[in-house]
Amino acid sequence: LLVMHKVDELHAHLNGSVSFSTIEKLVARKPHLNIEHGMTAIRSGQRRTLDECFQVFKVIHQLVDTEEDILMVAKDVIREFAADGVKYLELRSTPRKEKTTGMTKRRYVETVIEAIRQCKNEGVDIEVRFLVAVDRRNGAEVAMETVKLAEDFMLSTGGLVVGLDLSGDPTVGHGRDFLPALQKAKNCGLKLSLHLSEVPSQADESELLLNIPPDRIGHGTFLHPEVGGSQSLVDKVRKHNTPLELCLTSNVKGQTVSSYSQHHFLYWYQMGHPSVICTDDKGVFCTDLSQEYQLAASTFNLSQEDMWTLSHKAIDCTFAPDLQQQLHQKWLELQPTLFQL
Ligand SMILES: CNc1ncnc2c1ncn2[C@@H]1O[C@H](COP(=O)(O)O)[C@@H](O)[C@H]1O
Ligand SMILES: [Zn+2]
Repeated sequence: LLVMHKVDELHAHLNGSVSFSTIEKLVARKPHLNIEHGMTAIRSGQRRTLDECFQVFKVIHQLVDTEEDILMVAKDVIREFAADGVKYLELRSTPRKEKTTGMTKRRYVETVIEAIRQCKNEGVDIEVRFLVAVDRRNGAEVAMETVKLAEDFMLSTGGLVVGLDLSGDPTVGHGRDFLPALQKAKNCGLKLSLHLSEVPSQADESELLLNIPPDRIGHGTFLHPEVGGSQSLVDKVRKHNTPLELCLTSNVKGQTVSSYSQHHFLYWYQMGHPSVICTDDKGVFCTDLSQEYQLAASTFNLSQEDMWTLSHKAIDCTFAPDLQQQLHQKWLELQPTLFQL
């Protein structure tokens, strides 16, 4: 196995990234829920419909419903990305309120921030930034509240909160309902990463959302004309040079892409468009960033050098311009270790 040269992970949902060992600790805390590991992850060779994937998140959310849980989960996830060699991580998560445990959305975000700070103090070798996520299922009003929350935290955390994510079941709701909230987020300086055309037949919605325009696109599986998107969508993405966050295992296991070789990575990569390899939900889809790099390399016959270049270009796509120089330096320092293989 080659050591894959990766520096940053830009698309990772906190509760989708919970590893097997952390799930075990959570299950031990809540034996009454009777949750087994098969309910929280999709193993190799297995596939689920995207709909079934969203059922998996519901199970994980039952397991992660107190501040203590969030703190443990966030710290474990950060340590795991660091152990995989990731130097810069953008985590995203949907603030949740839990009546039964007294957790509020504000405490939720504060706890994730606390986890980031604790990891830093403990010397974990990774820089972490946070994107506050809007779940489409919760509608426009909650989206607007979430933007206010994100703005407050952007100002109070000294730049640890860098952006806003739009995610959740793509078949629920319509992007037009979120335009005012997204526009407000952009105007107050939050970077936008939007899940776009993750499922077919969303060309109208994608058209609207691309007009904002977002700073990055999650998936974009069905943007190009060959899969039911349109040239006009592609032109918009290219005009703004908007990077795509591409998650191979997630799309194949969630069955929106029929096989690895059919993944739209190739379409955008061949065009020279900024494309960043990401995990999406490393826990649920049983993967890590090294494995995703490995998959891209083997599926599309990319050389070690191609992969270096890919990981190098990803640095320019982060939402932390203040760290880019430092990350370029890390990338250069990592390079010689690969020649020893
Ligand atoms: C598989 N493709 C996907 N498409 C859209 N949204 C997804 C997703 N994977 C994860 N999420 C979003 O992330 C939440 C879990 O993490 P957090 O509780 O926020 O940390 C899910 O509930 C969903 O809203
Ligand atoms: Zn995602």
